[in-house]
Amino acid sequence: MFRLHDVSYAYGGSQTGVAALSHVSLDVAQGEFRWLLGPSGAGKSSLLSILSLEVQASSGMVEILGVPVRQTRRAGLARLRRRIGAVKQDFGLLPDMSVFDNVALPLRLQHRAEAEIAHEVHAIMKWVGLENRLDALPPQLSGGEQQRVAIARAVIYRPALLVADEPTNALDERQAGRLMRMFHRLAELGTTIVVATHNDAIVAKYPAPTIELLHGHLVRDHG
Ligand SMILES: Nc1ncnc2c1ncn2[C@@H]1O[C@H](COP(=O)(O)OP(=O)(O)OP(=O)(O)O)[C@@H](O)[C@H]1O
Repeated sequence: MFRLHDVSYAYGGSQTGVAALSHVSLDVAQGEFRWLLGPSGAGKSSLLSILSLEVQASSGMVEILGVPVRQTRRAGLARLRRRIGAVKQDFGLLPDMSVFDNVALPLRLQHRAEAEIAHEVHAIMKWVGLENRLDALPPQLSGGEQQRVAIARAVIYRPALLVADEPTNALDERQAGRLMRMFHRLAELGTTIVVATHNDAIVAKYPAPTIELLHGHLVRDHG
C-alpha cells in the first residue's frame, strides 16, 4: 500500500525548480494494480521515483508500506527500499556485471544462500525466456531482452510494492501479455503494482483502475 497526501515535487528545489508534481493525493491498498497514465512530461516518472524512494517529495506526506518516509531515518529507508521493486525506463542494469549477477543482486542484498540464489535466478530467467543469456553483459542484449532482465530483477524477491515505467515498450505483444499475467499473479499474491505506460492497446486489453496525471496534477483516480 501507499498513501500520498498533498505531495508536490520540483526538480531543482521547490522555490525555483521545475514543478513536476503538484498537490497529488492518492491512497492505494495492498495488492492493488494501477495503470499510471498521462502525456509525456505529465509527471509519471517523477511519481514513480517518489514511490521507489529515489527522490523525496518537496512537500506533502508520503507513506509507503506503512512507513512514513519523511520521519524515517536512512537505515529504515534502506530496509524499505529492499521491499520495493522498480523497472526503470532506461532499465538501470549494471553494464559490467553479467545478466546472472544483475538479477541475483537483490537476493544477495538479502544475504540469501548462493545455491538458493542460483535456483531463483534460473527459474525467473527461464520464465522471461532468457535462461541461455545468463553469462552475457547487458550491453550485448537487445532492448527487449534488457527490459526482460530488468523485470526479472525487479520481481525476483516478490517485492511488496512494484513500480514499472513503460515496462512493455521494448516487448512484443506476446511478451507484453505474459508480463501482464505475471503482474496479475503478483497482485493476487499481495504486491501493490503501479505501471506507467503510453501503450493504449495494452491498457484497453487489460482494464484496471487508473491514475492519470496532467501537467503534474492528478486528473483521474479510479480506485
Ligand atoms: N531531471 C530533471 N530535471 C529537471 N526537470 C525534469 C527532470 N526530469 C523531468 N523533469 C521535468 O518534470 C516534468 C515531469 O517529467 P516526468 O519525467 O515525470 O514526466 P513523464 O510523465 O514521466 O514523461 P514521459 O512519459 O515522457 O516519461 C516535466 O516537465 C519534465 O520536463
